[in-house]
Amino acid sequence: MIHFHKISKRYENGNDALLNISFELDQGEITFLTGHSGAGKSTLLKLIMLIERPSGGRLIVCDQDTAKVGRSAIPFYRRQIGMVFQNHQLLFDRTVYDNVALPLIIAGYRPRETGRRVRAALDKVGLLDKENLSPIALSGGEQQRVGIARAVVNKPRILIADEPTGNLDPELSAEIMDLFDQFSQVGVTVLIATHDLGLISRYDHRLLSLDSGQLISDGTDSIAADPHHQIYTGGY
Ligand SMILES: Nc1ncnc2c1ncn2[C@@H]1O[C@H](COP(=O)(O)OP(=O)(O)OP(=O)(O)O)[C@@H](O)[C@H]1O
Repeated sequence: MIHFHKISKRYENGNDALLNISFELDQGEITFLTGHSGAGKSTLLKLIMLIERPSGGRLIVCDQDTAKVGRSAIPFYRRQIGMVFQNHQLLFDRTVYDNVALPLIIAGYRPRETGRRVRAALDKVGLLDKENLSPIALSGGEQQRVGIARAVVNKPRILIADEPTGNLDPELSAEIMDLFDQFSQVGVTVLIATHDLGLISRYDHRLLSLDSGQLISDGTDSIAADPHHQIYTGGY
């Protein structure tokens, strides 16, 4: 679903943020991404979102060579990816419903289909009864669940979360992780960037660790074991 093949990223000022990174995430896999501040986590997520482009290597997402996704195709490309942020990035002058509906409105869905999908997403995160409230009236954990509903309302194939439990206590973090597990079980590939070693240790998920732009460990050693890797690398 996501294949980094010898990816490097050097910013214009000469900063090497990622160095020769290779790994592959399968459909429905749930993976943590960790590393010190400045290790390259955000850069890696930005490459998947096509907010930044690699300086070298090949990045395949949902069977698409991202180098071939031109600027005008980026909005369509991004519909395959849901994004969850630490600070939720919700609009407090809109209702919960409106916040979750936003990606569908941008994508041009009709009101009836929008309503159906928004309510399905809110039901999934247990917030159907809060649709008319402002997010400001919700707890931190509930706000994060609104953010998750908004991220999945488009039925993305990939869910990327950047410090999704940063402000939450362990109990609420577990609720958020349960939701991610449910999405992975229906085939969504989930990548969670986090500094939270406590969170990582409570789960048995694959762990990618970055250090100064290098991938220093991959919890499953799946790069060597994965037969697809041979197929992809053969042609590059
Ligand atoms: N736009 C940019 N221009 C130049 N250098 C950048 C840019 N963005 C990030 N960097 C540099 O790239 C390296 C990796 O940064 P990145 O933000 O990816 O790390 P991170 O692991 O996400 O850190 P944090 O956990 O603090 O968010 C750092 O040295 C950073 O200073």
